[in-house]
Amino acid sequence: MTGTAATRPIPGGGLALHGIGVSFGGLVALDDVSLRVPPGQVVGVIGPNGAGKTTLFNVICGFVRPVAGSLTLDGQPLRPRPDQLTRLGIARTLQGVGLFAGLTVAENVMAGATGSARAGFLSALLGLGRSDRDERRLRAEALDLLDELGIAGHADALPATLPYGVRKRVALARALAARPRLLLLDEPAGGLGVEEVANLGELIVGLPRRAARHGGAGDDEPCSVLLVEHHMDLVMSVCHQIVVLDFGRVIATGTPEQIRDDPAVTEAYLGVDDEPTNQDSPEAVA
Ligand SMILES: Nc1ncnc2c1ncn2[C@@H]1O[C@H](COP(=O)(O)OP(=O)(O)OP(=O)(O)O)[C@@H](O)[C@H]1O
Repeated sequence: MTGTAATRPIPGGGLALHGIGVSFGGLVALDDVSLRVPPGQVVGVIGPNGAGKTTLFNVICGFVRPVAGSLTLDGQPLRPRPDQLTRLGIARTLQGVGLFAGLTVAENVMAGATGSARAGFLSALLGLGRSDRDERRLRAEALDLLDELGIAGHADALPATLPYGVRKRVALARALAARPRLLLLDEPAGGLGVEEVANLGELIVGLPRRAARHGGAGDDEPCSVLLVEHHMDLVMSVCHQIVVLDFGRVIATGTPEQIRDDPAVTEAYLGVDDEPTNQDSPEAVA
């Protein structure tokens, strides 16, 4: 991975992408994409279908290796691997839910804290070097998180018995259990109703504050959030900054107000959709 003069590293803390390029065979999915997610900020990534949002998310998680550019975390080179994200203070929720079907809600959330527990929850499950004190602490923290997210009453339920919106919250609780300094949310509003999306918005706005209270991997550093999402109302209401992708390129970066008024953004959306819906159009936000 290399950086040209035009794509030199952006200074400052948090996560930064510098001139990222990804190709799938002859198809360029990301082209010279640079962005930064500063500590304590919620940064949204939007764009029409096929713009490269999921690919970008997969690069940050280490599922896709870029052919150009680089990543840094607090100015240090980052070569992400999915199995090492927790150690770096990065947690993610994926599209859909992805909970462990055989574990209760509380156990799912405890599993999210594995990387921060002295005797990991998985090793506890396997009976390896289990520490009762660690397990009690993990369970207490999991129950606190479930309480914060308003789903403590489901702690002992199996995921399959719960409504989709509750399962999405469990997935969020599991990600937060890792006490991340960077939380990656991949389409968290997918499949949710209007009221659930509004509640999710309130949750996301409070995430930087909440993670800081829990200490986070960066001690006093507030949590930052990268939100990849189609739901325009949600993105516009919770993000400090928005990055707009179209055909793998960044066509706009700015505050929600700047993005809403940017003709290039409107054109990108109108170019793929003659009748944009309230969820999909940047202009449709009150
Ligand atoms: N594994 C892959 N192999 C080949 N092409 C891929 C692969 N993953 C993505 N692409 C292509 O890369 C481009 C970007 O896809 P990506 O899924 O990142 O877009 P997106 O913005 O997330 O789209 P959507 O909003 O529909 O989820 C698309 O043209 C897609 O077909």
